Amino acid sequence: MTLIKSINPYTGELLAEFHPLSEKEIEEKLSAGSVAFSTWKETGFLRRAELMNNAAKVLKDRREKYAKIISLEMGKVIKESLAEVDKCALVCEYYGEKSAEFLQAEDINLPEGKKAKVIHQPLGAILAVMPWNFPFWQVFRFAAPTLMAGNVGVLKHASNVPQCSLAIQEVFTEAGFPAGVFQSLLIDSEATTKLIEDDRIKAVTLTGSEKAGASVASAAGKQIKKSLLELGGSDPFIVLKDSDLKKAAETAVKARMINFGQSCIAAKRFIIEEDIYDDFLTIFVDQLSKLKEGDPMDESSDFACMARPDLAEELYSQVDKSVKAGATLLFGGEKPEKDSARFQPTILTDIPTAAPAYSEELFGPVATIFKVKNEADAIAMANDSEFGLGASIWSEDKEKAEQLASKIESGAVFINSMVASNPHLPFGGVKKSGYGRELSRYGILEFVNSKTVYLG
Ligand SMILES: O=CCCC(=O)O
Repeated sequence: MTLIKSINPYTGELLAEFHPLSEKEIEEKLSAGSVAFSTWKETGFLRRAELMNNAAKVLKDRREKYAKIISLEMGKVIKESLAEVDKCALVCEYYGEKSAEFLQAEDINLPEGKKAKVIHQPLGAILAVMPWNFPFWQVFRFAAPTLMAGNVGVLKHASNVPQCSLAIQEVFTEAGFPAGVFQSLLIDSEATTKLIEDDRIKAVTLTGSEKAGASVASAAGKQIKKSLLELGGSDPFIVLKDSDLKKAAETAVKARMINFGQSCIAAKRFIIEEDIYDDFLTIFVDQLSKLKEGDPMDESSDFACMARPDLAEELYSQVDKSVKAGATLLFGGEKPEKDSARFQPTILTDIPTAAPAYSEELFGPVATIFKVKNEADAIAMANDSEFGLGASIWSEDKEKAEQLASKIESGAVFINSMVASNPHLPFGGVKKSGYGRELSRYGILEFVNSKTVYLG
């Protein structure tokens, strides 16, 4: 049996090891989920909200403890881990407050004089297959709406963050949720497929790679179960010549370097109008050089390491192949040491279409910078990607920016701002970035039966 290991990627130290759950233990959890659902679905919004607010309180009271687990397990710098825990508390409070309103029955007056209603009812146990990059946030943005809607949640977390998975279980238990309403399962991907096949699992949501998404969605499809996929992105960050260039270039560095570049909505392709290209590059390089590398636990560190050595190796291989294909290495680009998760922030320019950096997602601190002649070329280049998650566009002409935003193939466009998830805004992608929406009212409606009741 392969143990699930918790390893500090900054030091390589083995922190803990866990036995994956046995078939019997998985069976017990599934049946606990079913029992819990039968009463949880009848529990009123007031009580559910009370418990969700308790969860927010547990997160706030133990923010240092949880942030430390995140940083130790996946290398995020502590200031970002603290912000992540805070955001989880926020999403619990948001859905605690808004769910009753979001799921209120809707009255429909029909032309023939009759009436109908739409009522939103929970489905049962929803499986969440979640990634390591925001190991708390990704789970809470699933769990808060899903549980508030009256469903129960089953978590299969990424195998490199088992301590985060257990800590999240602790939050819900400490908050007072009845046993079985939220359960973290330490299991492998084979057991995950079996879970999807189990009748007690009603739907599945996945945040992760295209490969994992295709596999989970096809397993769900075979069982005619709903899936929601939030996959990769190669978000464009378009800077037009009439933008506030300094602000745009400074934000561009933040947008690329958030979570050390390991975010689906990090800006990855910087598309700059030719008149301002050189000035943009100067500011971008200057800002990037100022970032401080250091221990993830040090509050002054801006970046530390990637989440695993193999991820650093894979990213380097994309950079190396791109340079061999003709891209210019403007900054960084050194090969990471063997078995090390550390990586130098890197900038590539003059990237030919055949280079991996042109078409593949670069899930780490590598910026690709493109020069374009005009706005039309900028939009064409932004859309020349199989991904469509987020996009950012910078111009002082807001009307024009809004018009251009409608031409971008993505789930979100942020004007004069970097892309960021927010409980109030729907979040999700088009093309190979996935389907379905998380957060806001759209997110809570994904896992309910919106039932028509015709009043004859
Ligand atoms: O990695 C994707 C999600 C990142 C976020 O919600 O901020």
